[in-house]
Amino acid sequence: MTATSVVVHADPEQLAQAVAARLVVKIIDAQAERGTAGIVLTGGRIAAAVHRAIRDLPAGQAVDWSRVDVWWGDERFLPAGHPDRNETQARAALLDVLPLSPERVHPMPASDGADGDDPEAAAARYAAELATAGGPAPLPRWDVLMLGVGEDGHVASVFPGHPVGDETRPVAAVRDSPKPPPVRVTLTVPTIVTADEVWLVAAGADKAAAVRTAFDAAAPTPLPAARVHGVTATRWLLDRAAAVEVRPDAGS
Ligand SMILES: O=C(O)[C@H](O)[C@@H](O)[C@H](O)[C@H](O)COP(=O)(O)O
Repeated sequence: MTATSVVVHADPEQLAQAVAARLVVKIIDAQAERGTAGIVLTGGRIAAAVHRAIRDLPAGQAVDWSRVDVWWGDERFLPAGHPDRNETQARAALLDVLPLSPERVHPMPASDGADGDDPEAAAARYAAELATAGGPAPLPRWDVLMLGVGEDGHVASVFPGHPVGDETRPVAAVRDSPKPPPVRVTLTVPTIVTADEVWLVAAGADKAAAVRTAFDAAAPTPLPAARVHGVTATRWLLDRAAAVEVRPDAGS
């Protein structure tokens, strides 16, 4: 049974520091238990702040980074190395300075990759990579899957009211994304909810309404942010401005 918790930090910087510390401890615990850890990164401003904070965290030295599997929850479908790709940003802020095993880093395909400018083929390719890494399981084991939250309540590239929300395949192409760029590749809701823990990380007053609506059980159509959860834990990690409309008894 998944438990939902809400932790509120003073500001975006403290939030990023706390998420980084929490993630590093989670990786250390997973490696103590199984020897490896699997994490799923996301894109956006708060993710970038978290990546920088992990890079600068001394406790990161206690992680065996060569035994961490890194995946992405979504990607902006752009050429390899494009500065707006989530992969490019994560590599520049964090991954390039960690002693990771290159074969354990699993970026989503780029628009100039093996399938060319075909996001459906790219989504199918990433789904095949997930299945291969899962071995006997349909998907790899993820200890933590991190998500940002959009002002409209989107997570990864699952946007409210967009057909991607009904997608049952593990990975989907997204066209006409309301957030630029318009073409994206994303893990779908049924895939996201297989992670052991799902962390929704949001900062800023412009996220307050989406966060409030996600906790509103009476909302007519649940936002993507309200539809995702982890197998054992769902953690809302917020700054004060994003949490301003959350009731103190939110969570379970
Ligand atoms: O590719 C992306 O843009 C994301 O993965 C997206 O889901 C992001 O995480 C949210 O939009 C929050 O972004 P901010 O932290 O910048 O608000």
